Amino acid sequence: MGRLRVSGIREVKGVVRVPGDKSVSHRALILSSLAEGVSTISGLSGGEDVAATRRALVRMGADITVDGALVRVEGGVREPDDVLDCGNAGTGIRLLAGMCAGIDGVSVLTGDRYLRRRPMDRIAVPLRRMGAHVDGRENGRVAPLVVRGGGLRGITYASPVASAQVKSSLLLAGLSAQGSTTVIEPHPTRRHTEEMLTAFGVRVEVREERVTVHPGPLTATDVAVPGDPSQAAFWVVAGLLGGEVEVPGLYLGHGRAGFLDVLSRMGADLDVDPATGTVRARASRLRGADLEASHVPGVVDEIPILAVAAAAAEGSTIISGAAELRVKESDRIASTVAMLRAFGVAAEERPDGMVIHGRPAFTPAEVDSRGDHRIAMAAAVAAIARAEGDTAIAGWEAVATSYPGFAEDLVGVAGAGACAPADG
Ligand SMILES: O=C(O)C1=C[C@@H](OP(=O)(O)O)[C@@H](O)[C@H](O)C1
Ligand SMILES: C=C(OP(=O)(O)O)C(=O)O
Repeated sequence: MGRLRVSGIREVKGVVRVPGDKSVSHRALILSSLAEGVSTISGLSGGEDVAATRRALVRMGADITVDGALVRVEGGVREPDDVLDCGNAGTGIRLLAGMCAGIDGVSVLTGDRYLRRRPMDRIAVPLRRMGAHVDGRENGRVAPLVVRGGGLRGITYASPVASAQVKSSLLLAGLSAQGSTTVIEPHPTRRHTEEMLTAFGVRVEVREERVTVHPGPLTATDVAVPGDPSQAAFWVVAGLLGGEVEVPGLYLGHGRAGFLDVLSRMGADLDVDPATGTVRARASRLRGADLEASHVPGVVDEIPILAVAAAAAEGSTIISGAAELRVKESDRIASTVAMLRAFGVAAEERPDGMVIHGRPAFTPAEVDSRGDHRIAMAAAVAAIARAEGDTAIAGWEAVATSYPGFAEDLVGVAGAGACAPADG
């Protein structure tokens, strides 16, 4: 489907079960492929990004079968027999490149036209320091990447970017290195790799923004993937803007619940039950709240939808220290500002963020996702909750990378006719 028509304004009410966490899903497939024995994974994300990682691991020799809702993985990986196509997934290519650096032989990793623009030097530089040969277009800066792996040594690396993908890439390479590998981050990022490595029997030490992995074998285990908080954020904001929404079963651990803190600062009426990972959101009068560099890793994927909340809030919001957004699926500073402006919202780009001036109502819009799933979904929420009339979202197919059932879920909470494929 190319374009989605969304008709607002509608109340958004009900319970939404979001897909399995995308970050956890990539890691569950990778670690179980590295492990000895058979692992099972329940609740795996059904998005294209995770499917691309699954196919890449099969190319490397992992035996992965899907049996209803359960995925069975028999570990064992070697040099892949063909190019690994990581699709649209930054997480997939960077984590797999780290894994390939630890494997004897040559791996070639590529992706779609959006992924082939994203910076890979952030992993190529430290992986080379560990002893891998990493090359790619533009002097190894962008994919396709060629990794000749094996014979690594552990290093201590202070990453210039706060990135869980960089950290995870090096930790995965470190699993087969001589000696331990330590990554130091400018700000702490999500800890899924550390948590899951521990579950697979690997020794990992975590101290604030410093993580050390000790090489060793992985033991197969069973992983239950929790709901994805980054997907829940769309429904939570939809509920806050007009309705009442409950999202159960979420991962609300380290580095992933930051959007709830930001929304609370904005005056959101939220109930959070950490025991069940359930978040309830009720219609609220929001006010603008600024975001700075130290907040960004905790909300990095939620900024487009937080920007929609800010656009509907009283007063202005300044987001700074968020230059990383420029190297996501799209330049998310430019694409978020363009999306808000299409709805008649006053917003300006800054080199490392944006300024958003809230307004009570939006005008219906023609939005282009720019190939970015999060821009498309954020626009759908803006349209349903605040724009009287029909909004058209071009490039809706991007949503399949992380949330193929989003449009169905929108109908589920906003009623029949809330959205439909549009011509053109
Ligand atoms: O490690 C991960 O699973 C992710 C880390 C983040 O990227 P960076 O680490 O590049 O910030 C995030 O944007 C991405 O969606 C998922
Ligand atoms: C940035 C994202 O993912 P990735 O980096 O894996 O492409 C995202 O899902 O918003």
